[in-house]
Amino acid sequence: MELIVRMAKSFGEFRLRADFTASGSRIGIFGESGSGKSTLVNVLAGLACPDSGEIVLDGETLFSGAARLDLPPEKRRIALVFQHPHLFPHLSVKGNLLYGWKRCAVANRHIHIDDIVDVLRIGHLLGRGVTNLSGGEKQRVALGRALLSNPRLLLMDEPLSALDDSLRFQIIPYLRGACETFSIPYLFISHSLVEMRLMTDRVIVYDRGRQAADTTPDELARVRMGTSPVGYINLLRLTDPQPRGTLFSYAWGDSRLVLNTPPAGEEHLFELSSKDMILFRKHPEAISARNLLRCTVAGVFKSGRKEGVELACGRERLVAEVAAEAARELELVVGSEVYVAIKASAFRRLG
Ligand SMILES: Nc1ncnc2c1ncn2[C@@H]1O[C@H](COP(=O)(O)OP(=O)(O)OP(=O)(O)O)[C@@H](O)[C@H]1O
Repeated sequence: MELIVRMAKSFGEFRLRADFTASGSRIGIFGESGSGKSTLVNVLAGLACPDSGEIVLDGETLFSGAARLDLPPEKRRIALVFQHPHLFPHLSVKGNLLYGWKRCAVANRHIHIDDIVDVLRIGHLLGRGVTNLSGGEKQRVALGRALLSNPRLLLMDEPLSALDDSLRFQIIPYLRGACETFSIPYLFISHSLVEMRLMTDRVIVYDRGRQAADTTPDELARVRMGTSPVGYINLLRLTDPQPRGTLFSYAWGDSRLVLNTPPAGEEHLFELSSKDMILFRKHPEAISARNLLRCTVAGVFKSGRKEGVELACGRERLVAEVAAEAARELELVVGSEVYVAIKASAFRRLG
């Protein structure tokens, strides 16, 4: 997929300027509320008309101010998934799923209902009406409907923000997996950095209508660490949960971590803030934290008034943060050895 966007759009005082070429398949659009993300989505989908510029998808011009061309939404082959599923209440799940498929040219029908049903695990819902589905089921049906329209590009505008945390992180593998399985490139819009890290490889950052950065989700998390109230969120995929007294031990790379969270479901995805780690130069004598890992400093970076410390713990990596004075006292240089202490209660389950 190659998407070229060079355009401007104003609403009164607000002016959105977009100038990027996206050639990957997992692109994020990140920004605070009111930064222009939804305006960009509407413009790409053909629901709003830019004031000037051009939009070209895979060599086809969708909009050109100079040529006075504005392809209508139904001719763009761009599908949308919104925060709220907007399913058709008078149609069954199957009717909803087939809505876009029936309107798609036969030559473009590469994805069929049976494929979608398997990947999104919604086979048991096909005959049901949509009003009584759970929030997560509705969003899976909305995603299925969008994919079955066999789009060239999928726009997902905050598709998870109406869901509670546990559902949010259950749905992410479906979103990612379905788009990967059917090779559908997407633009994923969100103001959640964690979602960005799980869903995208490249992020274009908007700030008050202006393109502020074009970066990777991990780099963005590092840059914002020093000013973010939650620091840098480490994402840990743990396996093999075992009870250990009143706590639980999970495998993490070559080590084991002790958490106070019992296992639930098959995935054990946890977050750990860079603020919730304490570094020691030498092995401490006795500590209350249930985890003490011996790590090597793999990198040190500045973020606001903090120093980020990238730690190699076996084959896994963690980012911790310390004040500049602490970094000096610890004599943090690449290759030095440190101990990191983490409380069992510091890990928060995501999925
Ligand atoms: N149709 C419209 N008419 C007038 N102003 C609009 C219109 N659509 C958006 N705006 C304004 O444009 C700005 C950007 O809005 P937009 O919805 O694109 O932001 P956003 O980044 O998606 O925000 P959020 O994360 O809160 O959804 C806001 O100031 C908004 O009030």
